[in-house]
Amino acid sequence: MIVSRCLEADSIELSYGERKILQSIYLKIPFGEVTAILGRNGCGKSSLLQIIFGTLTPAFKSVRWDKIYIECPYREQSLVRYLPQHPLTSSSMRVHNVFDWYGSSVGDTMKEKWQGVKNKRFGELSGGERRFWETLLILFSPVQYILLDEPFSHLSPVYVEQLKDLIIAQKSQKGILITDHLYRDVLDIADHTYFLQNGTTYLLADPVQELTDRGYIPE
Ligand SMILES: Nc1ncnc2c1ncn2[C@@H]1O[C@H](COP(=O)(O)OP(=O)(O)OP(=O)(O)O)[C@@H](O)[C@H]1O
Repeated sequence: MIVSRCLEADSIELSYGERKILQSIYLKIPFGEVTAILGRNGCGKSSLLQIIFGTLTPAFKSVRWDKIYIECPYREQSLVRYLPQHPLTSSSMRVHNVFDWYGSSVGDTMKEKWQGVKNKRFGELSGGERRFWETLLILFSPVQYILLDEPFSHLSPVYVEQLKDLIIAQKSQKGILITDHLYRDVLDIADHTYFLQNGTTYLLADPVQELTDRGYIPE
């Protein structure tokens, strides 16, 4: 039997107190493709990414790597890394030290920018610059799957475009899951798009039309 390479998540039940957040989820992150998840503020996207990564434990979950159940994905060697919404790095750390520690290498395409930033401390960068380099830290990690939670936040348009190009360039070597409210930019690079609503994921066949119909984007 040929098993296509992917991370999958389903059978997830997450509640905070009486409030059900996730209950009928199916999400597949194929290797070599960009998968997007969109949804309104507070619908549970970050929670879902943390569950897939393994740092948030819901009442029930099934996360599978090439069909094999894994309890704690972030502990599997070279499997998955996650960019959270909040700053990832310590302000006092120098950029190149953190990249070395993660085993991340930006390669030749970013050589000039890298020379300018590598000796700085993360705390010396602007909010957008820090977000950009933290995203690259994860994107260029030597792992199979990448989960990106709002990588475009704080980025100016030129950085957004550059990051989109880098994500597309990296996808031949990884499976990438992205969520961000800059939905046009997300749709530009996504091979598949899910919408999360009322705790349930919907795979969209016609994203712009369905996102409009579901009230996520204005008519
Ligand atoms: N530790 C917590 N305790 C209680 N409620 C929480 C906790 N963490 C998240 N929530 C609630 O769960 C819901 C889902 O949060 P989550 O951050 O996953 O949403 P999101 O879709 O990522 O939102 P956004 O697009 O605004 O980032 C929100 O209503 C949030 O208030």
